[in-house]
Amino acid sequence: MKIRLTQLQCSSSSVTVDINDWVIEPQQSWGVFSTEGDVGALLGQLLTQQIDAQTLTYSGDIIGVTPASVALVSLLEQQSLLEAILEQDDSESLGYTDPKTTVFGVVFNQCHDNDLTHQLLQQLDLTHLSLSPFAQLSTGEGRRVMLARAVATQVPFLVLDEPYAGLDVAHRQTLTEYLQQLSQTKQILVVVSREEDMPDWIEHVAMFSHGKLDTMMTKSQWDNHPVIAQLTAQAGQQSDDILALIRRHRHKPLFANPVFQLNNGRVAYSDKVIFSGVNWRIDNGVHWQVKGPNGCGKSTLLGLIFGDHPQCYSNDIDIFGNKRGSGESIWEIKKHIGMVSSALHLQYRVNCSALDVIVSGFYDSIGLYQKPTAQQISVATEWLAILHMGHLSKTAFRQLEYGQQRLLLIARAIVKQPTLLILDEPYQGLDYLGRRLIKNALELIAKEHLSQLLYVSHYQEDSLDSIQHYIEFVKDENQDGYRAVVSQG
Ligand SMILES: Nc1ncnc2c1ncn2[C@@H]1O[C@H](COP(=O)(O)OP(=O)(O)OP(=O)(O)O)[C@@H](O)[C@H]1O
Repeated sequence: MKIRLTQLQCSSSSVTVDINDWVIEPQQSWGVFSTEGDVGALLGQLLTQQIDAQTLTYSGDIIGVTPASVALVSLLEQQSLLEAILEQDDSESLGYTDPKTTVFGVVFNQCHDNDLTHQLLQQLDLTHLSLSPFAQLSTGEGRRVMLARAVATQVPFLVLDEPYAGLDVAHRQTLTEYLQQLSQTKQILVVVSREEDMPDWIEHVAMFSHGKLDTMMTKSQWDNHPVIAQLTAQAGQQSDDILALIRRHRHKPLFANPVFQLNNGRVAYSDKVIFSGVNWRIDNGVHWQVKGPNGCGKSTLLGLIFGDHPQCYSNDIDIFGNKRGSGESIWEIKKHIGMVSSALHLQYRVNCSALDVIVSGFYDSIGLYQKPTAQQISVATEWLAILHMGHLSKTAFRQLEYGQQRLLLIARAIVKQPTLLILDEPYQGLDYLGRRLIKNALELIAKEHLSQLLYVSHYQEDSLDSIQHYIEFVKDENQDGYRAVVSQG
């Protein structure tokens, strides 16, 4: 297919894309990198023509592409599919959500071809999850299903917005090889926010800056481009601003050791054990990184701390000096925890304003139901300014791009300066600058012990110098599921 985007100007309530003239020749695959601004989502909507005139305005020409010839993979698509499936499963059940839509069903629905579905599940390492409900998958598992689902449509053109987000190291490697193979028969547009995610087999790179298609170059020109160094310097300044803001509102709630302790932790569902025999003690001031492959139970473990996992009461847990299940109030515990995760992002479905999302962090609520103090509004406003989102203060959360929503949820978690800051793959959906900014800020928060970090990321480059304690899930050869190994760097 030859695709041409010309004189194109497109705006949602929070992002603009501006393309003078971009020609994608037949058989070409492109990489897209945006220094600042979430262009992937808008490009995806434009190329798939999912244009809602109420939320998107555009002028210019998109030539050579029809909705039937393109499939899109994005974090927003994944979120929307999950919401639709939860709703459908709910409406088909007797008053409680009964997850029925399986991984096989999600992929099969796109092609109605048994053999192709099995082949795709095998290629994306999903065969063992074939009968699992889609709604119960881990982040990385869900991501791979979205890819299988897009390929199942058998369209000639794929738009993959952050296809590597949430994948562990091994699956990132196999995905690169898989996409390279796929690019022999399909055209692919891969949008990445990490320079290391730009696949080697890509020949052309389009670089966007503040939504404008700035430079088109070959992959080898991209490899030597100075933009990454420039961005790194810029992000450093913003992170210092965050630190200054937090330092001003410093407080010090300290609990006796251990802050958290799990003895012989085990989580299992009727058909499988996720992990067992896990012993983990978190002492004051020690930052931890939780490691392990997709599906090993990292989010589950953090859910035991946060208190939103149903099996937190069947486990032997001490938190902030209380035995879990001894009549402690869940709100009393949540008061001392800030949380960012894909699950929370999914739950944050209320439509309050960007400012209110940050303020809601003071109340641990999803949405804002109390009248905030002038001081709280002022701190939240400062956060918006640092995140370059001051102009979006009144914009409804749901109208923002995924990455902007994620930045707000990060600010929401940090704003009250919790004792424990749980960051479960916090960078998903952030552009390059956003990720750098947050990573630097977290490093500073950890260094100054403004909060104690529990951190999950699949990328080596996300490692924080201040984190020297690790709990890593490894496959247990002698029994089902994973066990945990604790180590110090
Ligand atoms: N209700 C459930 N029934 C059965 N299995 C479940 C249920 N909920 C979650 N799981 C499974 O538990 C496993 C652990 O999920 P979890 O989200 O903790 O993994 P993770 O290590 O955080 O993975 P990722 O790196 O992909 O985010 C996954 O294989 C998931 O499919």
